[in-house]
Amino acid sequence: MRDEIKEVLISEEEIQEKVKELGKAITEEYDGRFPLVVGVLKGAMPFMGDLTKRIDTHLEMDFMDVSSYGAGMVSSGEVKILKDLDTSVEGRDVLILEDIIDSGLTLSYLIKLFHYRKAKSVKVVTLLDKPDGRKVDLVPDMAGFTVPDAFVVGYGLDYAERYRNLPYIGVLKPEIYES
Ligand SMILES: O=P(O)(O)OC[C@H]1O[C@H](OP(=O)(O)OP(=O)(O)O)[C@H](O)[C@@H]1O
Ligand code: HPA
Ligand SMILES: [Mg+2]
Repeated sequence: MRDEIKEVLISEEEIQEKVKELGKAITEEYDGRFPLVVGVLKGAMPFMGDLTKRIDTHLEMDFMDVSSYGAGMVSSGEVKILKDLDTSVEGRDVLILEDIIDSGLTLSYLIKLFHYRKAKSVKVVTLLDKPDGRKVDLVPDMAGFTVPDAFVVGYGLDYAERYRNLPYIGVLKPEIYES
């Protein structure tokens, strides 16, 4: 798999160091509040697994499966709910975990939905922020790294469902998606 990657943008060590920092900041902010931590499937899965182990306060985990990219590299603009939460967000401090914010369409949809469902607060933590991809105004409450306007894979991020299991973030060689 490694020979399909043009460049490693963020190493496994850098990710793990950042995850520790984010976990500490989240612990300070939510200590004693029992937040509902919502992972956005499938991309947020590795980040959520690592990050929640670094949050030292009680929390509840739930998952939402939404998709707007399908097998492609461009957002369709239409966010589809494939699996909804099991938990009610009413009156809860909701903390959404994402692998990446690109166009911002997925998250702006979820934030509106959780406010509509009467969450007490809604905040967003993303591992990667790609501000040059934005189609809607959206600034995460916490972000691990800013990435350039390239299609990135690894640590949850896929191209046509592959590469999610890479432990680092990389850029694919163009021949992989041009073939
Ligand atoms: O800011 P946006 O342009 O909306 O892009 C970000 C979203 O796109 C990806 O999910 P995708 O819809 O590909 O589903 P996946 O997590 O199952 O890969 C990614 O995991 C984010 O959820
Ligand atoms: N890579 C993988 N999935 C994505 C990206 C990306 O750069 N942006 C939005 N979903
Ligand atoms: Mg995807």
